[in-house]
Amino acid sequence: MGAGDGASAVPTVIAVASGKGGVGKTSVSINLAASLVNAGQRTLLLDTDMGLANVDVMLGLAPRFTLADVFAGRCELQDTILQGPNGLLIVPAASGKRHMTELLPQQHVGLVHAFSQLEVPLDVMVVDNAAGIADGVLTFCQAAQDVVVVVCDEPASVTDAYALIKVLSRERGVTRVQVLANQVQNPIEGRQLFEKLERVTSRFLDVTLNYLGAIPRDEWLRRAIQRQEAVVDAFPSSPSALAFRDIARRARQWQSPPGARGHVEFFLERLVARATAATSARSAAA
Ligand SMILES: Nc1ncnc2c1ncn2[C@@H]1O[C@H](COP(=O)(O)OP(=O)(O)OP(=O)(O)O)[C@@H](O)[C@H]1O
Repeated sequence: MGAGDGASAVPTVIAVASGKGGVGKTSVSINLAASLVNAGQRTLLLDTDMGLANVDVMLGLAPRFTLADVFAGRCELQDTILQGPNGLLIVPAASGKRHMTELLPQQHVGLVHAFSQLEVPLDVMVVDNAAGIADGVLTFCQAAQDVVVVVCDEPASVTDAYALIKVLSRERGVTRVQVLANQVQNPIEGRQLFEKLERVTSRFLDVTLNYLGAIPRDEWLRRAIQRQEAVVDAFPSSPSALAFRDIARRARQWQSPPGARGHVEFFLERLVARATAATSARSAAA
């Protein structure tokens, strides 16, 4: 993860996805991002769910511009950035814009590249994806260094998570996925969910699953949503807040997988530009 060493550092990008909707993906994105900010990481939360955007609603923010305005040419990406709790930066999507869910593949890639040009010092970016396995979800997951797949104890959640991991692995070259069990009754349930998913993926797919942990089903999290706050800020000693802090701590220790996966990687251009600059500086000094 970015070492907090200035604007030139290349941020780590974590994509949060789920396959099935309603499992708690946005709650996970918000609370993971908020925990990272609280741990001193300069963090940006990107909402890419154009159909049902709700990061801004869940945090009680009133965006002036959204990603929809960027695509319509009404503003630059930089103009959409909102200040959230404790300095968390947020790029909101646009709620209820049905046509925005049907962005062209090159527009998704364009957005990934636009982030590489962003002159905002960041250590980490968390990308909250739409449910499902649409092209945009796959592109944003492919472009991230790590993908967190959120599952809960429902058959459809596990089968849809498998379907997502399958296309990410077979079509997008993703080799490592972090699994987060949400709304569990106890830690054993979380572990069992992971094992269920791992049994099928290890048989049929060439992808490594890591168990990131579990977030308990927690009434405090619902109350935090009603207050339009992250549970880690509203109720920091609640069971879900403690679990989110633990998961953020573990996420900060991830090492980026070696090598870029392809032409769509968030901040890759910055990385390449830095490497080129370093090479030219060395040859000038020689
Ligand atoms: N750990 C939890 N404990 C209790 N309730 C939870 C938990 N996680 C999520 N929920 C409940 O599930 C609802 C859906 O959560 P959230 O909006 O984060 O899901 P989502 O997967 O992002 O949904 P969508 O696919 O519609 O964007 C929340 O409003 C909340 O009531």
